[in-house]
Amino acid sequence: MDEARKLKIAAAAEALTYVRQGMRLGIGTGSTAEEFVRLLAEKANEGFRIIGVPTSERTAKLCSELGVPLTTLEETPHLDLTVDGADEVNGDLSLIKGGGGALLREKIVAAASDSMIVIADESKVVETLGRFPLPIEVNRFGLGATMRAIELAVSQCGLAGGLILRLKDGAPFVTDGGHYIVDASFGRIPDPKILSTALFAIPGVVEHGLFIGLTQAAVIAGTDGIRTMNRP
Ligand SMILES: O=C(CO)[C@H](O)[C@H](O)COP(=O)(O)O
Repeated sequence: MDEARKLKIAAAAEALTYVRQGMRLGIGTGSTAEEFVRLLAEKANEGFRIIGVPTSERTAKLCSELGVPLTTLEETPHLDLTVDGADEVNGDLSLIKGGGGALLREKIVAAASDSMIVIADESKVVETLGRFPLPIEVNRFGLGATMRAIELAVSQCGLAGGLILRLKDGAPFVTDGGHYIVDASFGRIPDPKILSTALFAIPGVVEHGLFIGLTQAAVIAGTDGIRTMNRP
């Protein structure tokens, strides 16, 4: 097994120690979250009682295949804990998420949870968010106008950077919610809150990958071991 996967498993195993009998869980998306699903499935198959809301069709499929019991936010609108990966995490536990395209459901599920734990390897920890391109989920209608409005809004925030429509197999990538994703490369996002407010003011923007104030702890796996970052 390669080192990168070992770190993901180590972070996932640590996050599993936060899971209690009877918990209603939000279950994240991505390769790190999938390691959590595998470990969670082992526990569930041993009789440990949990129920989960998956944050993507991909995670739902894996959970079903492995035997993790699932529910929906219609049946279970209030969750105890969400465990999810991230593309970047900074010192106050603000995140960039959405590299896997699941940001909208991930944010809805995180917001429905009493707490959120991020699992990641050390490479995801940054001083300032923005090295990873920020995913912005947009309605398919009016794409050109929405991209123009995003350009204008980000320049008013003092940011510059290319916007790229995410593609898959040569066609626009479509999210589980039926939207497109625009990836915005800023390099640095010194004030994520200002950018978040500016993006939400654009009608065609459905959601963006800045997760601010949603995470209570980040379990970070490095070659020296595991450390847990708590929100200051
Ligand atoms: O936000 C996400 C999916 O939308 C993922 O959590 C993020 O992309 C991290 O993925 P990975 O664990 O594969 O690095």
